[in-house]
Amino acid sequence: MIEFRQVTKRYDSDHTALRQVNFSLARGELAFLTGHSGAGKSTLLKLIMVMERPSAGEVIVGGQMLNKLPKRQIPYIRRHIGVVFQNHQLLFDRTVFDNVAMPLEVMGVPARDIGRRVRASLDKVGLLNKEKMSPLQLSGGEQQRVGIARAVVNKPPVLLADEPTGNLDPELSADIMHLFGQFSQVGVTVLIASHDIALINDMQRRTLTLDHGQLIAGGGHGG
Ligand SMILES: Nc1ncnc2c1ncn2[C@@H]1O[C@H](COP(=O)(O)OP(=O)(O)OP(=O)(O)O)[C@@H](O)[C@H]1O
Repeated sequence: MIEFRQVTKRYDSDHTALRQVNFSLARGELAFLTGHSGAGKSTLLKLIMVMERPSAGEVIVGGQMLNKLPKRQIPYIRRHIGVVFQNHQLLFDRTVFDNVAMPLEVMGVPARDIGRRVRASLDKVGLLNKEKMSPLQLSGGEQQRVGIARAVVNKPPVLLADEPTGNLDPELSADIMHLFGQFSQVGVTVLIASHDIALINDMQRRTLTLDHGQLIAGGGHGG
């Protein structure tokens, strides 16, 4: 579902953020992405989201080679990728329902389908009874789950998360991880960038480790 072939990313001539990175993630696989600050984790996620382009090598998502993708097709690719951020990026002047509905509205989904799909998504994260609330009335863990409901509302085959448990205590973090595990079980490919070594060790999943832009562990399939 996601494949990197000899991917190098240079932001400028003397700064290489990723060096010849190779790995592939299968459909329904869940993996962590870890490494020190500045190791290249966000850069790797941005290449998958086509927010950045590689300097060399190939990035392939869902069978599409992203390198040569014309600009006008980028929004189409992004619809297939759900993204969860540490700080949720929720709109606090809208209800929980409206926050989750946003990607569907952008895509022009008919109103009658929006209600059904938003509620299905809120149900998956256990927040069906909070749809009318403002995110401000929710706890940090609940806000993060709203962010996850929004990321999966259009059923993307790929889910990326950048430090999704950064502000949460270990118990809430474990809940969030459990949710990601459920998505992978129904075929979503999930890649989670995290510094949280204790959590990663608990999960016992494949872990891609970056060190100064090089993939030093987890690149071999399943290893
Ligand atoms: N837009 C940019 N322009 C120039 N250099 C950049 C840019 N984005 C990232 N870098 C550099 O590339 C390297 C990798 O950064 P990246 O943000 O991918 O690391 P990271 O592993 O996500 O770090 P953190 O955990 O601190 O978020 C860093 O040295 C960073 O300074």
